[in-house]
Amino acid sequence: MTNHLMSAISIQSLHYTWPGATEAVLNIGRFDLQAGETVFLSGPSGSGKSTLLAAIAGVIDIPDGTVTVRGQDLSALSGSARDRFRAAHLGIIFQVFNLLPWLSPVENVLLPCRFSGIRRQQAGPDPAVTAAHLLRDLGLGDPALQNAPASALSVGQQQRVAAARALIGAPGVVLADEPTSALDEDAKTGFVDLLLRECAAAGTSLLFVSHDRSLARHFDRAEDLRDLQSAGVPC
Ligand SMILES: Nc1ncnc2c1ncn2[C@@H]1O[C@H](COP(=O)(O)OP(=O)(O)OP(=O)(O)O)[C@@H](O)[C@H]1O
Repeated sequence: MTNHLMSAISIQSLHYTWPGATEAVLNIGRFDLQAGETVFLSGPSGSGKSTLLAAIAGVIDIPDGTVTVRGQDLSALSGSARDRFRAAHLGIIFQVFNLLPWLSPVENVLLPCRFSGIRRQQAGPDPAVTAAHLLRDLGLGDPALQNAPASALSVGQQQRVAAARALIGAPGVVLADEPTSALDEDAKTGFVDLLLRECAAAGTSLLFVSHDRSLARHFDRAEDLRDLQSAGVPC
């Protein structure tokens, strides 16, 4: 698969209701993220942004609708095949960064290469060197920082490690869920610039969720989840 031959994410008629809930949280007629495209997605708290990312990542089952990532319908895969597909093709940056605190930044960045042969292969002849370069490009070039336990890093530094981990081995699609929420204004813009630069370098598509609409101008396209929701669609 190459990054340029297919859409990165394609969603059609996606309706999702959390178990036990009375109303659907997602009613999306159509959403596409093209290969290499960067999209900023906003929407009020509770509108379903994280749920949408969970549906795209195949973390929740979608009984109604189609979600494909790089041409693959995740619901057609068994649990273990879905895990392998996710590791190979998706980089995910969470609201809380989920670094393994006892591992160094370089070791954290290398985790996707441990879970996916494709990511390892795409990370170059020596993935540890690629990890160190990615960290340097994201402003963490100091070898002492790169090899300290991740728990010793500031929040902003951990965020950059999480970004490097999502990007290593050019996964095709990066999903980012409020990755700047703990940063101040300058650090936010700096982080977004670095992330976009690295995505462009790898040809990676980016779906970036944030409340902070001031960041929208950095992206190819901005969407509000409310506008993607089709009114009156039965759930
Ligand atoms: N694991 C879950 N089980 C049941 N309901 C959930 C679960 N996760 C989210 N929800 C519900 O789905 C709705 C959308 O939540 P979601 O986290 O997707 O919104 P969001 O737009 O990402 O919000 P925020 O901006 O506050 O992070 C909320 O009503 C929430 O209570």
